[in-house]
Amino acid sequence: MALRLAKHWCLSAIRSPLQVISFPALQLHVSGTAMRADQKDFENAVTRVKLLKKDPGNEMKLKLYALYKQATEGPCNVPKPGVFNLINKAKWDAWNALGSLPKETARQNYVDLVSSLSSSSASSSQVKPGADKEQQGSENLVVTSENGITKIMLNRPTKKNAITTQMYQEIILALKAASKDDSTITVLTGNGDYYCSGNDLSNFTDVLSGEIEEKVKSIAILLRDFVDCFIDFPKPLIAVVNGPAVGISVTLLGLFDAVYASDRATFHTPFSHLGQSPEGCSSYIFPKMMGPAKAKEMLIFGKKLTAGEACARGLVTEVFPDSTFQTEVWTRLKAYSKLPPNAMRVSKQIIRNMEKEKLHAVNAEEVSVLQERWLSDECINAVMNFLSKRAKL
Ligand SMILES: CCCCCC/C=C/C(=O)SCCNC(=O)CCNC(=O)[C@H](O)C(C)(C)COP(=O)(O)OP(=O)(O)OC[C@H]1O[C@@H](n2cnc3c(N)ncnc32)[C@H](O)[C@@H]1OP(=O)(O)O
Repeated sequence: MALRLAKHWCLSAIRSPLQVISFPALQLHVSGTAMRADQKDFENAVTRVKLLKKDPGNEMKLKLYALYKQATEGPCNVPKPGVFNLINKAKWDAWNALGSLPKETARQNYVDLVSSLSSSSASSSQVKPGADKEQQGSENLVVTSENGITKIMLNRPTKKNAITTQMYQEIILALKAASKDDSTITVLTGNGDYYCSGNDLSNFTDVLSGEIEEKVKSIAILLRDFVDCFIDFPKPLIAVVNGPAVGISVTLLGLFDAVYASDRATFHTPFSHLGQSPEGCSSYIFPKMMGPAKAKEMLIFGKKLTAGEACARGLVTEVFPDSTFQTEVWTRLKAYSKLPPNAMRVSKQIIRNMEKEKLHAVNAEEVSVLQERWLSDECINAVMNFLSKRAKL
């Protein structure tokens, strides 16, 4: 079975130097070996490692691996791999060399090491607090802050703004920065004719043989962290849906405070077609929002909605003609950005706090179900069909 899966998933896998020793997997939430709340810095460091622009080299990756294992599992207690198992033996040696270093010290050392690496390979999408018309970000994610509005724009129009793993990480950082900057409201939008075509299905192709489960686990943790950021985002968060939206870009809308859509936009969650299941807390929010019958039509049967239908179901706040969409929406947003920021935050908080715990639990459950789905034949075949251009939605 494992071999068969490896064959499926490895179509485009190329063993790059970065992949020879994979970065420590983010096993915090999944394995439950570490308490989330106590380890924020550590978790952030684990996320930042994935964002390093430059390959830090195998020696550094071994150090990171060893500290990660020590911090999460304690001293090395697994059998030494055989001499011919070179990579695993090198990893084992690095971990074992840490002896009885306490978990807390390993955690701190890990955070320090990542900080030193990050300063020379700074993350791209952070907006400095107080920046006016500051523009940063990678090519695929453009973050600007102007007139009290931080705008996070998906910028991969040739790929319909499909979200790569790098973009998930950048959006997390952009949201964290926006939650602390001096803007009043935050906007997510897309560049080009699409708002977003959802998860980039090639996110699943760089899995190395023998490491499928680890890779799937790390994608699951990334997804969970990503959705957590939307649940916890403290300021008004507005989606400016400039065109069709697919998959996760639709489900997440339930966590926004306002959703403005062009009449060209459509809303499509083809999870069953893809052998997958709902995420973004939609399994909980959609039935509450539009009633179970309508929610199931979208989430189980993949019915694509027009903007008008999505508005009637409560998923969209207001629909605008495409010809005046940008002007009308941005005029509205500029006015909202001048409202007293603290009052808006407090109002959001009081509404969100009623549900926050539940939303985090739903997120965790959805991700855990998805993790199994990603290893299913149904999902593997659907993704392979898309990537080999045999299928489209
Ligand atoms: C850490 C995260 C974990 C995952 C979380 C779970 C998330 C789930 C989802 O989001 S499920 C939804 C996934 N999305 C899709 O299945 C959409 C797939 N795309 C399509 O069906 C079509 O491309 C389309 C209907 C969106 C647009 O069709 P069309 O107008 O005919 O354009 P093209 O198909 O020619 O697309 C142009 C170009 O973009 C590439 N592309 C589009 N969407 C994706 C995508 N989601 N992933 C990867 N690539 C995508 C498409 O292949 C074309 O590329 P090319 O020009 O051929 O190189």
